[in-house]
Amino acid sequence: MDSLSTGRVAQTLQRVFQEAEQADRALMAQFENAENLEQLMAESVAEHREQECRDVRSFYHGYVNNYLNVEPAYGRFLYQCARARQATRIVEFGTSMGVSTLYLAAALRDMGGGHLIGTELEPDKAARARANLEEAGLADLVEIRVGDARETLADVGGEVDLVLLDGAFSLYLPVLKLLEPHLKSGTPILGENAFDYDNEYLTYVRNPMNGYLSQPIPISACRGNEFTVFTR
Ligand SMILES: C[S@@+](CC[C@H](N)C(=O)[O-])C[C@H]1O[C@@H](n2cnc3c(N)ncnc32)[C@H](O)[C@@H]1O
Repeated sequence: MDSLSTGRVAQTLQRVFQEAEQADRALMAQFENAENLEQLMAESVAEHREQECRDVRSFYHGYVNNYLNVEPAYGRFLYQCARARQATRIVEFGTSMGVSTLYLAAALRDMGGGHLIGTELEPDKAARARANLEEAGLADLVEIRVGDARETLADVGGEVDLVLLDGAFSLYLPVLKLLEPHLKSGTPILGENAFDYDNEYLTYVRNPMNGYLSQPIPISACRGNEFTVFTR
């Protein structure tokens, strides 16, 4: 049995998905039933990246009440990856209210323990993520570092056997480079919102000369999900 299906984790996930649906409904509405979805996505990703690059803190502060969370199918995939990898040390860039964190920490719990380092710019979001983890009984497995990942992840204290990149779109490559010395051979790197529009992160991880094997995956496909394995 896995803890996603019954008990505290399952109950917490059910509640947070209900809250997330309400909190993010208006944000998501613009993409629903859009006739020219591909063009709309390309334009909105470009605009998003431009605004992030101008001032990442104030840009994300505008989303302080939004979950911006992974979908259930992708969450289950995170859990499966952590289990398949038998991960004990996980790093997550972009924690928000901790939905992806719940899935990854549940995998650690179901394998007997481990340590997850998450990081989040917004203190209020980090506090809500902690409360969600407490409710699910997973808080002892997770450390959430508040601040900019380029600083908070500068020292991850050892080897890392799974990485989730789900923060500012424009920072995936710098954050990966920061973590690179700590990756073990075979480490999966999951990029959520790694949209294939002029993306220097994808150019890097899709070049086997850099020591990665990478391709998009069809889980929550319109959200730009890239699955990468460190092959050095
Ligand atoms: C897409 S959301 C993460 C969703 C989360 N993984 C989940 O499934 O619930 C992205 C989050 O990354 C945070 N973020 C953006 N840039 C960051 C940075 N440079 N350092 C730390 N957190 C950052 C934002 O504040 C936002 O809450």
